[in-house]
Amino acid sequence: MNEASLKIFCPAKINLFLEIVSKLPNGYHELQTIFAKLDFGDNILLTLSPSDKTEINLKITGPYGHAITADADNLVYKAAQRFFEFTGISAKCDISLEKNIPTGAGLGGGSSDAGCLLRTFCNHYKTDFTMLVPLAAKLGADVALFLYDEPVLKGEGIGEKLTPLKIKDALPYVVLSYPDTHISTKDVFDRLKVGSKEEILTNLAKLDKIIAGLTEGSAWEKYIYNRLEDYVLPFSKPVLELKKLMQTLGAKNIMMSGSGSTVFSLFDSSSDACAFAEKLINRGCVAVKTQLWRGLYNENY
Ligand SMILES: C[C@](O)(CO)[C@H](O)COP(=O)(O)OP(=O)(O)OC[C@H]1O[C@@H](n2ccc(N)nc2=O)[C@H](O)[C@@H]1O
Ligand SMILES: Nc1ncnc2c1ncn2[C@@H]1O[C@H](COP(=O)(O)OP(=O)(O)OP(=O)(O)O)[C@@H](O)[C@H]1O
Repeated sequence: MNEASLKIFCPAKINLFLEIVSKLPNGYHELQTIFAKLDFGDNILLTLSPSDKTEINLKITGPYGHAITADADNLVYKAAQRFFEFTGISAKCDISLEKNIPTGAGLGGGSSDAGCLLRTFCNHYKTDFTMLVPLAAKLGADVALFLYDEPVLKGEGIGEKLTPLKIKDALPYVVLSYPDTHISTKDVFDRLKVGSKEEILTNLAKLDKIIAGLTEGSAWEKYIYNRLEDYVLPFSKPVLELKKLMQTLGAKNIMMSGSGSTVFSLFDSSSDACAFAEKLINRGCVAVKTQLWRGLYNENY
């Protein structure tokens, strides 16, 4: 194979719904979630050159590049290393990562970088991506999500059992606000107590309504839910205050993403979303106006 230079967009994700249904013997939690990828994300420039020996070089730039190190602990480095080990392929692999997604923000940034890189390797080396799902889930519960091209997926298991949803109508605009605080996913799960059967069933009815809305074209935004808010808001003043400020400033459909710390709000119109992001910025907050990602190959868009 000749040298190839590939540009990879690595979208951030938000969870439109997240309920924890049980604790597994290995300490991980079984969940039910809806992942939605965003038009906002990191960028990778990948150069692959033929070589008898695998060599991985990683360089990081971008506004949140300072938060992570370009060493063998980086999820991108690990993903590349495990792919070459798993497939027996060897190559010289130069990766330049532009980090726009804040880390520890519940936006799945590291998972997206790793998953999108793995997906690109699969396309380039003609490897079936479904074979990489277990390898991806070992790197992180959310990595497998990014092996899929589809923009909105239902996630089960620890997040690695994925069902793409066929979206009927236009998807909403999103304002993300990051309270400049890092939340440890592990700490949140360590605090968590799984809800009662009744509570879980009541919440799963919301999941059904969101799926019906997304796939049949009815309103679903008011059903968004995240169980992990109960284990972050009382413990993190910046996240709690940000959510309250967003309410005070008049946004609707506001929710924390994943294990935090980002809080998002959904809007029907682009101009309303822009105006709300501006209000937050005027209050000194970090805010980004984006939209749910329409995906690469989705015929609906
Ligand atoms: C909460 C979510 O953001 C929802 O999208 C994800 O499930 C988190 O996924 P992630 O960041 O890729 O998580 P990992 O890096 O695999 O796990 C971090 C820690 O979170 C806990 N963890 C994570 C996922 C899960 N389903 N159950 C867990 O208990 C485990 O203690 C684990 O040590
Ligand atoms: N390429 C990478 N990008 C971001 N974080 C990375 C990367 N590689 C390793 N990490 C480490 O992974 C941890 C989680 O980062 P990430 O930004 O994915 O969290 P998150 O958005 O809270 O994830 P999730 O939504 O999946 O819980 C950070 O503490 C960071 O040090």
